[in-house]
Amino acid sequence: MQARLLLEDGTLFTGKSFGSEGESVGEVVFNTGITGYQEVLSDPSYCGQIVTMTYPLVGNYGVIRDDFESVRPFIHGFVVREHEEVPSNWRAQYTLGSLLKEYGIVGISGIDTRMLTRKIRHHGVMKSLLTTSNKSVAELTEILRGTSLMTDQVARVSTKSVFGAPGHKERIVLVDFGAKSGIIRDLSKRDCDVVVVPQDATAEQIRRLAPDGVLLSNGPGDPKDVPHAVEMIKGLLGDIPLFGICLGHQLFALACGADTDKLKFGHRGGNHPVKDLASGRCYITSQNHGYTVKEESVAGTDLEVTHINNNDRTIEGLKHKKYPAFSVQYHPEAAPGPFDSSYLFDDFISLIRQHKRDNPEQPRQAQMLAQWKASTASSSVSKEELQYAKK
Ligand SMILES: NC(=O)CC[C@H](N)C(=O)O
Repeated sequence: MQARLLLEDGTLFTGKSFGSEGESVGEVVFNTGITGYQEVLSDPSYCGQIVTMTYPLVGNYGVIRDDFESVRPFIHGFVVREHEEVPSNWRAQYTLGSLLKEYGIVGISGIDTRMLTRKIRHHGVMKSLLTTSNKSVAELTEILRGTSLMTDQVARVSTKSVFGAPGHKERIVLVDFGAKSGIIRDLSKRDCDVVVVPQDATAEQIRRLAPDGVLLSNGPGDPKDVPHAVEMIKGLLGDIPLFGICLGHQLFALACGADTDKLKFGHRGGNHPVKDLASGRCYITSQNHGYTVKEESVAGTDLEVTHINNNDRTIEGLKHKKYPAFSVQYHPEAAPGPFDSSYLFDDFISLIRQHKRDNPEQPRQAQMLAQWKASTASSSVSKEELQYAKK
């Protein structure tokens, strides 16, 4: 069956369908990873986007459920040069094509992905339409023009209810803006007591869970589409240690008074060089983002730039000068790798322990009761109860 990809600039690619039948509109972006297509497909940060892989052979090691980065893919379309229908891998459970069919994702193969990538690099990311229909180009153009890109992706991909991944050590509230499973894996590996909350959780609700630290996850779309999260971060900043990853980093920057902007074609791949300004060391990082924190907007805030991208010098890491809070634009959980930056989870735990040593008078129960008292207009928490909790 034929599939076609129509770009906003009028370019039409005709290839072969290898996924679901159907039609979808999304922002076309490219990822430069040689491997890792399963992690790309299942990364919720791609919600609303049609992704093309620059590496020409995709699907050759099949699909393995264990490698997913979320319970289901949220991607809006997949574009490859060559789709391998017969995977060679003892772990493979099914083919890439069957995965796309299962989740209603349109896939196109057999097009010149080098030309497509060059167009995106030249023009910037574009709205586009991927279809298996036989409609005329005029009709498709009409549909593409008449469809707006979505702005509510975070609400679509985030969990709707609170759930836990229990552990015995630090309690980390993970705010799920579209979190990759790798973040939970990395926290659980360190025996953290993880509580995952929906994207619209308020500072008040998060405090009630008595977190030792709050992790702001990655997620799709423009950080300015989630203003309530910026308010939530402002409400926690200062007394609960924070760690922001990707969208979480951008939201942290907005909460501290900096600004964000859209990059022309973003950073998506597994080999982005990031320089740690303190040590001068370069880390190879996994990335997937289209927005960035504006360098000039950091001046005048209490933020300090800790990392920059060695390709285009954009900001890759920030830390607060006064409060226990830091963030990175890249992915320390890094599924499918490289794992250079997983030490950042250890840094977060060290920051939490340091914060506890600096604030010994705040046992968790006392914090909770004080918070509860402050939040309830007709508080029933007596002085005696607070005293009791402090013991
Ligand atoms: N992976 C992410 O969290 C991406 C952040 C944001 N959606 C961006 O594109 O910049």
